[in-house]
Order: sequence, then structure tokens, then C-alpha cells
Amino acid sequence: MAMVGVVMGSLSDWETMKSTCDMLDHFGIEYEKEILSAHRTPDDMFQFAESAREKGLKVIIAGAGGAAHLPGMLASKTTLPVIGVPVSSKLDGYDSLLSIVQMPGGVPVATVAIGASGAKNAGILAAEMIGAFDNEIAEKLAVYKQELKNHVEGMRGQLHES
Ligand SMILES: Nc1c(C(=O)O)ncn1[C@@H]1O[C@H](COP(=O)(O)O)[C@@H](O)[C@H]1O
Repeated sequence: MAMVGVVMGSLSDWETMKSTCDMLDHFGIEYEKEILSAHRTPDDMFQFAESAREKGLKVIIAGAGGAAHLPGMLASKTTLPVIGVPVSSKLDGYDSLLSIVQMPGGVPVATVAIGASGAKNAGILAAEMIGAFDNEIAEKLAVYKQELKNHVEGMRGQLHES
């Protein structure tokens, strides 16, 4: 059963949002993915947000570019945590970032960095939210952290040998 909903404003966001799905695959977390837009398909977006919890989703990750209202509007209609991914745009994603991060008090969106690295972190952050209650995912996260440490140690070795 899907635990994470990965949604994006357009198919043009998929190249970025694929990094989120790659991380969820890495941790063996089931997800569903969909294109929804606060601007272009507002009724579908509200329906998704209103039914997300009863469907069994635990976290929603929403990526959008430009006037990126999708994450915030989803957050307005669900009690699930929403992670917002600013997708790069004609303004290098600054517009997306500010549209997502500057939520009014009371309606939080956990905002990650612009682009693919942010999308990757969104997948890891969702795993950490689930891992707070799920030991199997927590163990996979511990292995991932160890791999990061090993990677840095490998780089140190190369630096000191050069
Ligand atoms: N920001 C939003 C929303 C929304 O916030 O509801 N819906 C689509 N979009 C964004 O418009 C950009 C251009 O979309 P197109 O490539 O389809 O023209 C995409 O980055 C999408 O996320």
C-alpha cells in the first residue's frame, strides 16, 4: 500500500521529481505518483488532499515550479505532513522556492532546496518521517548514513594521497 504521495504540477517536473522516487525506491517505500495542479486542476487537487489520509498515505511530497502554489494548497486541505520541492523555472527556481517556503503561520510546508538535490532530500525526509515509527525503515536510514560516512572517508583518503 502506498505510504507516500508524490505529486507534481506538470509532466515537465518529472525530470526533477524522479530523484524523489529514486530515494523512495532505495528505501523500499511504496508511493503513488500523480500530476495535479492548484491552478489547472483545482478540484482534483482538493479531492487528492482530502482523501490522502484515508487512503493510507503518511506523507505528501509536492513539486512545482514558478508560481508554485501546489504544496501550500495541498497543505491547506490535509493534516498529513507536506514536503514542498521547488522545481527550477525561468527565474532559476527562486520564484518556486519563495512561493513554497513563505507559508502563513498555521499551514506549514517542509521546504527543501531547489531542483533535483532538493527532490532527493524530499525522498529522504519522507523516509525519516516514516522511520520515526517504523524500525525497518529506520535501519535502512542508518545504513544510508553509514554509506555517506564511508564515501567521505574515501574522499579523505584520496585527498591525503594526492
Ligand atoms: N506551479 C504550478 C502549479 C501549481 O502550483 O498548482 N501547477 C503547475 N505549475 C507549474 O508550472 C510549471 C510549468 O508547467 P508546464 O511545463 O506544464 O507549462 C511547472 O513547473 C509546474 O509545476
